[in-house]
Amino acid sequence: MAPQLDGYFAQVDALSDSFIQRLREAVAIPSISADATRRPDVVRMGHWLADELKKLGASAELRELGKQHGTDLDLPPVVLARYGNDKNKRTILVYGHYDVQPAEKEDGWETEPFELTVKEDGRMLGRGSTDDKGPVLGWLNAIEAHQKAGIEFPVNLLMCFEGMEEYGSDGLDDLINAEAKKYFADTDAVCISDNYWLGTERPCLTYGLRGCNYYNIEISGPGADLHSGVFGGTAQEPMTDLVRILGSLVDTDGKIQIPGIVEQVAPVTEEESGLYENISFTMETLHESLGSKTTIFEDKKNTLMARWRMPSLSVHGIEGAFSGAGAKTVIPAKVIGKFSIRTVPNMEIDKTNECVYKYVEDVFKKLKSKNTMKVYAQHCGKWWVASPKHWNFAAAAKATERVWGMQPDFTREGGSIPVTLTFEQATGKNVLLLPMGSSTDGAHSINEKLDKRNYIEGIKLLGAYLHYVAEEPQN
Ligand SMILES: NCC(=O)N[C@@H](Cc1c[nH]cn1)C(=O)O
Ligand SMILES: [Zn+2]
Ligand SMILES: [Zn+2]
Repeated sequence: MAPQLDGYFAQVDALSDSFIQRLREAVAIPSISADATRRPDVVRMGHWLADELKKLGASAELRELGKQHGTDLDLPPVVLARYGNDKNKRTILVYGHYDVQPAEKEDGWETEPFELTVKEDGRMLGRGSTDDKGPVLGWLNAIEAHQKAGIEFPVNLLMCFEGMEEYGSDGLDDLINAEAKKYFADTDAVCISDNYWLGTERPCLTYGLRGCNYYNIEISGPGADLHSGVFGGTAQEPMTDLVRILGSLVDTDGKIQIPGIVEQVAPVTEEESGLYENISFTMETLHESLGSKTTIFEDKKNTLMARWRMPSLSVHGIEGAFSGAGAKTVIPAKVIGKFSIRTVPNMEIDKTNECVYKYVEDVFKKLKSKNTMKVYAQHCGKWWVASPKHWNFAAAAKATERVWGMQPDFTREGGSIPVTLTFEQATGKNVLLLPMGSSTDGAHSINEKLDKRNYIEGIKLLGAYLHYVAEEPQN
């Protein structure tokens, strides 16, 4: 089946250096969506991507989304593109994001984060290499390899690449809903490459994601930052209140202390309970990707359940607090604590927010502080779980066997891609997550990397998937 794939694979190998060069150019643009001062770079990245697509003969356009929620800042454009318009072919809509998480060399990177550095062992270090510039470019590279090999592209490809995913996909839901019956009208299935294998050797296909509710707790009191020698012991300190609230949210074993959260979680069915043992995942691989053995659970089943089907609460940071090296004797006047809850079936966004607000307000009240406290959700995205019993997944499984020589695991993901559910509901079509990178890639962390092997074989995988999609019978 898919007889032209050998020629395509050989062309991908022949073009591998230029594909790495394309990734190098993309990584060099610091398109950090969470940092307002980097917004021009995010916009530049969107333009660069649209230009690359046009050079490949795709029709590409930049769609403006208006202002960022609650600010005067323009959102970066969404890149919408189409390659092929043949009524006799299936149409696959692919989504990815061209923005990245923040990164500074001083955070502990061994290389410059915005310079792609290819190591002898095949690691390609750079912010966005695996999340999500490598996978996004995978689609462009698949187009180019088909062209250079003289192989007909097997499907029509619709592309939607956004620049705000790492900041809650502000504005994208509205665009997807507005274009569902227009730009995306002939979509037959959706594919997203923006997550990771569970380990380093076995590929996977993913049919579930957790959602994410992201919160701020703002506490203020003094009119300005104060000298702790002059005012310490005389003024109530916002930071003291904040750390006491943050410290009350979750215990050492990850147990969320907010009433009403775990109560919403769907019970484990017998069928689900049996799924975990067959997944290729070991605690050793987890320790490797974690960089330590400080896991909450000692066994695979509880660990996978904690990642896939249980909520978790993480404390991320404090804006306004002293965080540098040395010893600054300051009392911060206003601090903003940041934490998030990863949500799972059957949790509801509004109900979860209500529980969080009530709990934080109650804890603050008990502190009897004279400071002012405000708690609010910064962005919320819903969880998603789909059926992998669909021709979209069958095609991806065949492509995985052809490229990697093994059957994929069927997994859920602990992370979030806020618009996945929106694509499913707006188009009414099956959505598949087809990851390129592996568990040790360190997305969002220092030394983020994509292995050269995963990039090149991943490009083959994306192309092979499209060929099997073209052959797969209707469900
Ligand atoms: N690769 C997907 C990813 O990293 N998603 C982010 C999205 C996000 C940001 N805020 C809430 N969700 C993630 O953290 O999971
Ligand atoms: Zn991502
Ligand atoms: Zn990410």
